[in-house]
Amino acid sequence: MDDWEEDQSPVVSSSSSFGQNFSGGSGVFKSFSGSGGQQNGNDDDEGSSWRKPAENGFRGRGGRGGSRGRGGFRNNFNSEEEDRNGDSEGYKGGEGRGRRGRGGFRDGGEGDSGRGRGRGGFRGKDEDVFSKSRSGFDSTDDKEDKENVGENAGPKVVYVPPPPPEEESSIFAQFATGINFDKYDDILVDVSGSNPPKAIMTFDEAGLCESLNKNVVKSGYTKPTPVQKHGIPIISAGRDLMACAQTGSGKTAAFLLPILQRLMTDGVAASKFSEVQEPEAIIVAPTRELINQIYLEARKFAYGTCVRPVVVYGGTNTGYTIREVLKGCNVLCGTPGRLLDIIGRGKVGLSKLRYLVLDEADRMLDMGFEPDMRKLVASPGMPSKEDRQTLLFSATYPEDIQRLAADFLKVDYIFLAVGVVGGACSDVEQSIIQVTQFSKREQLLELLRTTGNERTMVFVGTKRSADFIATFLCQEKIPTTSIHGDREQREREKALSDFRTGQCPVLVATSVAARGLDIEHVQHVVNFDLPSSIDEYVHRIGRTGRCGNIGRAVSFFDPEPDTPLARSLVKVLSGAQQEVPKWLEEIAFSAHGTTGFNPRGKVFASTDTRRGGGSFKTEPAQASGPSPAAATSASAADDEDEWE
Ligand SMILES: Nc1ncnc2c1ncn2[C@@H]1O[C@H](COP(=O)(O)OP(=O)(O)OP(=O)(O)O)[C@@H](O)[C@H]1O
Repeated sequence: MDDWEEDQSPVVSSSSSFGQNFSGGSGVFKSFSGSGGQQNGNDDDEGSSWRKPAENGFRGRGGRGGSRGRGGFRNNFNSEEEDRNGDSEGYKGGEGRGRRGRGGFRDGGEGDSGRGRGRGGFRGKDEDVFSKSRSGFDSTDDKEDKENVGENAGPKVVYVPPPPPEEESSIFAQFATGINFDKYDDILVDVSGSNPPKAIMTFDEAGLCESLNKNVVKSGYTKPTPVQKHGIPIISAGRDLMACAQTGSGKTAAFLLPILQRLMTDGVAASKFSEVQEPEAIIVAPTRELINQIYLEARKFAYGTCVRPVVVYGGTNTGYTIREVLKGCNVLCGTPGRLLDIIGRGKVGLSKLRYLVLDEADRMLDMGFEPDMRKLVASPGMPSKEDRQTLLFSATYPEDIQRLAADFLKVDYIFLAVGVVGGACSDVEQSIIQVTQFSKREQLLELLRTTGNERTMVFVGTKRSADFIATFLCQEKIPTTSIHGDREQREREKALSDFRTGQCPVLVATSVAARGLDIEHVQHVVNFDLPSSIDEYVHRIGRTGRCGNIGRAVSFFDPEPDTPLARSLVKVLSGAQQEVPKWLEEIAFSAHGTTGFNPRGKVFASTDTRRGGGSFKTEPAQASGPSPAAATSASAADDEDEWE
């Protein structure tokens, strides 16, 4: 078993009566109540608070097995000797017998970046960032997912999530559009592929049936966003689609509405009595919270109709999941591991499947998830790509992933690019602050003191950093909660809920919360640790500035680990018309020399890869305004070079 696999201890949420569990391999560590520490909001109901992490702050109970060895914690809050890869001993002590011997948990406080720089390759023992991921995304979720559902996967997961809201007011709770919502209409749209259907301008033109239309109105949608204007008719026309549109611009409804419309037109009805459910649509997303959010959207749009969406994801009780599926299922939303498990158990058949949707498609097809996606499309009964409609959505599409995605799509799929592929949302004001590792914590504090109760997501590089920073902020009387892959599912959901309601206005998160999450009123994103990939950065800052609202993203740039990101950061900043600090340009310049580096020059050449000398011929049938690709075709080769 790989190191990282060992790190994924099962998430068990049955009986813990304490708050934050640190389950990093060597048993489960409790954080005990501390003296005078700010109660951690997400653990309120558990009667636990954060322990003051000074001195020997965290004390664990050792534990058995696991990978991290000697349980217990010793906290090296300010140690300068810490290993940036998280290999040295920080939290330690106890007597665990983990394979890694004496490592124990290490939390280096400010000294802990815990974030190796390479793409791929194991990045440190406690790395949150999944080693196999090209995107630097935390894929631990689904690993946990799989481990939890296996027959011999350790303690049984008994967590049953609370039922979704039944009152209409909650189901249709709206995310208010912001002042820049109408500016979406000015974004350049590029549609490539043969004979793309004509875009719609209004929801009326989408030809939605009455109940669906009613639900769209109740959701507060008055006009479609560009990805919906183009995506809905493309999907309704039965075409495969690879769609790229900026974060927060309504991709979810772009695929849900035409799918639900088709299912309603055809009058599907899920049978409650069947031992095997045969959904017409499967939607896959990389994290539990995101798939649950998509499910809630599907449920909202399908409200009062015969179409029944169901969600399945890891960290929850399998029996419960199966019972939910067997109540009837037309639209099955799932994380890959749990989905494959349910299919493997014969509870879900695929013979009626018409739609396969990969949300965060570039993530679903990168090295972390690609094998699962291949397994999914090779599952018994899965219609071939010619006999199903496959829809891929994301805000970022590295070109290699685009090429790979073609394996899942019909040859004549349509590529839809709203704005710059991989570009950041221009409603997010981005600033980059040069820091040293040891000043980050104080700077974060200062920042959060100026933002007051405004909702802020703080992204860090590792799970233990997330715990550590959350603890620190709680002690500083800033109500904070945290979400990461080592927290129990119940805790993760509670953390998100506390953040959504504003009970805890600060959420410290690993990359597990970087993609897709749509939380109203998030005004700030802080990259306490910058991610290793620029796509990850784009997704993280996209948690704010959604749906035409304005947001702010502040990133701490520590030249030591972050220099490799400088160049693409400059590109993203200038692509979103943001100010580029001189020092950052200089770092980018000196890091890569002068060849081909034109930081202020347009543009992201990443667009439909079929244009790049392949067999595909561009048919600019529907470019609203000049296409980003066409606009820069002369410099495309140069620009391509500028991508990492
Ligand atoms: N036409 C519309 N009118 C009003 N609000 C909308 C419309 N379309 C979507 N929204 C709202 O905008 C928000 C963002 O939508 P969504 O989560 O689908 O974005 P996304 O493009 O998938 O973002 P990400 O790339 O981060 O996953 C949601 O709250 C959604 O309900």
